[in-house]
Amino acid sequence: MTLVRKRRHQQALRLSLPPPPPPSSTDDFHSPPPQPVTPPTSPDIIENLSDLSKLAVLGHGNGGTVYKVHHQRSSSIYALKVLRFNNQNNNAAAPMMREAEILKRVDSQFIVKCHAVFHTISGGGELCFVMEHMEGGSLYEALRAHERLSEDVISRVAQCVLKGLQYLHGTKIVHGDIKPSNLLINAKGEIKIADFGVSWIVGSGNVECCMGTCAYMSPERVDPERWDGDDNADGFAGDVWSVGVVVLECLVGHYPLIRMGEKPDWAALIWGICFGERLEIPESASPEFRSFVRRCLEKDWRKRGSVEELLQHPFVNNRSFTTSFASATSNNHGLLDFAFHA
Ligand SMILES: Nc1ncnc2c1ncn2[C@@H]1O[C@H](COP(=O)(O)OP(=O)(O)OP(=O)(O)O)[C@@H](O)[C@H]1O
Repeated sequence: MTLVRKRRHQQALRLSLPPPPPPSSTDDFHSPPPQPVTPPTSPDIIENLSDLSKLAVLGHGNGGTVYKVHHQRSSSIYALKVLRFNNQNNNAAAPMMREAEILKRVDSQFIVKCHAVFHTISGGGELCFVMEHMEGGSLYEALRAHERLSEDVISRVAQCVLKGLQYLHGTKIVHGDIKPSNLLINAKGEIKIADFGVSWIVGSGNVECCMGTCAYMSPERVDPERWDGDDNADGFAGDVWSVGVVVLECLVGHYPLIRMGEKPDWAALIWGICFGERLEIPESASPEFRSFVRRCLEKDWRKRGSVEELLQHPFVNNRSFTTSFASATSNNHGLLDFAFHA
């Protein structure tokens, strides 16, 4: 079996970055004025990184840290994701440049908004993404705090994520790393997709070394030889698979493709993704939930449900909620609030 760590259908995009400013300081926020890489796409214009003051650390990811920051001119709060790379190493910088390029393209209510990107030379090189602050943290944190979510709430999570994917796939972007820690929640309880660190644009054609989170990867990404993922799969179906894993995880309260108590090693993971036939779906799950998860977790990507199909699925469409989405979110009782208080 070949474990694929290479992105085979993507091209390293050339980002029209200005030349890096001359070195003079090591202070992140007081180095020579970094140049904005992307113009802000919202009325919130952030012209200088030095206008942002760090308030707290929101989290850490691979290669970077996310800070809660205050923008002095607008008195607004943002999340600042700082990715460090070695300026001499173009290979290390390429995925981050691609993330900036992709963020420049996207604008949807189901995607965490990026207001500006700055390139600095601090610490050998940094890309700083000024993001919409998602006050509720990630779905990962919500699951750790509450373990399981109700089907009503999972349905809404699925709907938001699918709508985000509908937008992304419509612009030929594969997210490539849908997982609970990349689904963020705002103060209204809305779920949005974040983190385009391993995303790619279909048809851009270059070979690029890149990897998402294996646990949420589809069979055709983990084992392309067996599942004909090498030449034909476009990646969109892989995002749908990841939605299925997330949805099932929300109901059972743990990573669902490995049995409870089973040693979560690499072999178990690969077995669960590529060969495991039995899905652990609780007896109490509704027929709609079962059917939805099965359409997402169809191992053969050609037979898997598409985003369009799943948006019409009874689990997310025309579901009779005990509370409507609008009323659940209208008074600041967002969809997760609704889940926990239902
Ligand atoms: N816009 C945001 N608003 C609020 N919190 C955020 C925001 N973006 C990220 N975070 C927090 O910071 C954490 C780290 O985010 P980051 O995107 O760097 O990495 P990750 O997705 O958790 O991990 P990985 O790098 O492995 O994908 C997130 O899990 C989340 O808790």
